[in-house]
This record gives sequence, structure tokens and C-alpha cells, in this order.
Amino acid sequence: MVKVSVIGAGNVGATCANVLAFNRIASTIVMLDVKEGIAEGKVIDMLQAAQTLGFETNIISSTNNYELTAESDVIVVTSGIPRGPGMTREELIGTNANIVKSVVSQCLVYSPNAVFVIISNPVDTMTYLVSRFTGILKSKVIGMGGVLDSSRFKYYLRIALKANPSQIEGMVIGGHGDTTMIPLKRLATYNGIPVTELLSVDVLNKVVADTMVGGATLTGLLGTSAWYAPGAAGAYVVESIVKDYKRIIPSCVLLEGEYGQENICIGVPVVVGRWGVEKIIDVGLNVEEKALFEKSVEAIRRVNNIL
Ligand SMILES: NC(=O)C1=CN([C@@H]2O[C@H](COP(=O)(O)OP(=O)(O)OC[C@H]3O[C@@H](n4cnc5c(N)ncnc54)[C@H](O)[C@@H]3O)[C@@H](O)[C@H]2O)C=CC1
Ligand SMILES: O=C([O-])CC(=O)C(=O)O
Repeated sequence: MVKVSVIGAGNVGATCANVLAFNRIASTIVMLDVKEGIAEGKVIDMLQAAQTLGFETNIISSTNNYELTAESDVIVVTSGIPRGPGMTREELIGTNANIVKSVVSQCLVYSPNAVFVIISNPVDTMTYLVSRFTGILKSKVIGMGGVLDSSRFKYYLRIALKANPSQIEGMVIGGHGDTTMIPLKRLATYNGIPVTELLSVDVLNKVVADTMVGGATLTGLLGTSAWYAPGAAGAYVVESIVKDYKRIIPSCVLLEGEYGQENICIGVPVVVGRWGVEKIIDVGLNVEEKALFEKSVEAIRRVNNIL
């Protein structure tokens, strides 16, 4: 029996819950929202989809009743406001820091042992807030940004290479911001072949640039930020936790000396298993990548200082 609560039943939260239900990743899912009717309506809609698609997941709705989230194995935090066109994620900090703080403290009353997957933006700072100021073990706080950014990196690589999507590997580390992401082009491959051998420097640099503004591009098209890939990315992290898959996932976690940094949450590859972050992997950055990582750290620290 696996219970997952998703806080915030908006675009990302509902998509994540739907992927969790459809793929039978959790046996019970609670969707909680502060706004009356949102979680209720979406849960009924999903249960009606279940009649067609044939999944048996127990999906429960809640308007701000945290008791229903009790003894969750994993809690996914998507509550908060999204950005609109022309905004940065960092501009959301004032509103979202208060929401995330209040949501996590209420969840902890009923699920003190849960692993938290933080999605609300700006996610590096929200993860830092939860890691540093709630007393939750650092291994139980995972910020999701890297899976999504890596999926965008792989998408743009696949377009440039006219490639089979399942044969592309690539990883984005660093911050989850338009200027703080670090797509690791040196390590990206097409069926094991380094993409640096297959694409020109200019084309590869364009792939990197498109990846970094991938979220902003979609926000410009949609008028609000994306949800299908973000929701799926959240569910991917949850799956690795509840099924103890030990996937290496670029995730935002608290560093305590790793990568030469302390007192910061930033995206690095980690092994994700039943108890959350099981290990931080050092990929051995080269001089250029180290410089980008340090720049990313500085930018995130500046935002953290606003808290
Ligand atoms: N880390 C990442 O990779 C990504 C992060 N995001 C972030 O996720 C967040 C959610 O995005 P969307 O779902 O598109 O927004 P949305 O507006 O569709 O949904 C947010 C939901 O949170 C609810 N909410 C607000 N305050 C709450 C509270 N105190 N308690 C419970 N629920 C509350 C709202 O009523 C709303 O239903 C945003 O901050 C967005 O920037 C979005 C995509 C990717
Ligand atoms: O772009 C945004 O604001 C939402 C997000 O984090 C993403 O889609 O990467």
C-alpha cells in the first residue's frame, strides 16, 4: 500500500496525480487544494477516466483538510502561483514561500515521515526553505526541476539530431532558472555516441539555449506555465521513491560540501530510492562546467537571501 498526497490540484498537481493513478504508482492518492471544488472536481473527473481506462487507484479529494493526507509515504508540493509571460520564476518567491511554508508544516503534523517532492517555484529556493527550516531530514526533501529540464534538453537534442527519442541521454544540473540551468552537453549521447561528435558547436549551443528557456517559451505560448511534462516529471521522481528504483535523477538537494558547496539546494545527480535521496553523485565537472555551476550557485544564493 502506497499513499501519495499531492498538494495543489492545479495544472501540475492534477497532471502528476493523474500519471500516478494511471500508471498505478500509488494505491491511494490524495489531492488537496485550498480552493473549494478544485480537488473535488478533478478527482471525480479522474475517477470517471478510470472507468474507461480501467485503473483502480483510490483517489481522494480534500479542500484543505490535512487529516486526509495522514501517513502519506510521499507528499508532492505544487501549491502556489505560476508565472505568466515575461516573468521569471524568481518573481514568485514572495507569494510561494508563504504558501510552501504553511503547506509543509500542516503536512508534517499528519505525515512526519514522508518524503517531500517540492515543485512550487522558484524550486531551488522553495527546496532550501523546506530543507533548512522545517527540521525534515535532508534526504527526505527533493526539489524537482532537473528531470523536467533534462526532458527538454533531450527533446531539443532529438529535434536537432532527427533522432529516435528513446536513444537520447542527457542531463541538466544547476538551478531551475532561465539563466541558472546547466545542460551537460559533454555527457549527452545518442545511443552511446557523444552528441558533441554528431552536432556542430553552433547547433549544440542552440540546443542548450533553447533548453534553458524551455519553460519561458511554453509560458509565452500558453499564457501560464507548462504542466504535462512537469506533472510527469514529478510522478517519475515519486515512482523512483515508492518503488525503490534507485534511479539517478538530477534533483535539487541540500549540499553539505558536495560539489564544493554548502548551505544551498541546487540540482545535482542523486540516487533516489525508498528513503529519498540515497546518494549524491559527483560527475566530475570540467573547468568550464565548474565555472557555470559556481555562477548558478551565486544566483540561487541571491534569491535565497530574500527569504
Ligand atoms: N519545479 C518545476 O519544474 C515546475 C514548477 N512549477 C511550479 O508549480 C507551481 C504550480 O503550477 P501550476 O499547477 O501550473 O499552477 P496552478 O495555478 O494551476 O495550480 C496551483 C494550485 O495551488 C493551489 N494553492 C494555492 N495556495 C494553496 C495553499 N495554501 N494550499 C493548497 N493549495 C494551494 C491553487 O488553488 C491552485 O489550484 C507553480 O509555482 C509553478 O511555477 C510548474 C512547472 C514546473
Ligand atoms: O516555466 C515555469 O515557470 C514553470 C517551470 O518551472 C517549467 O515549466 O520549467
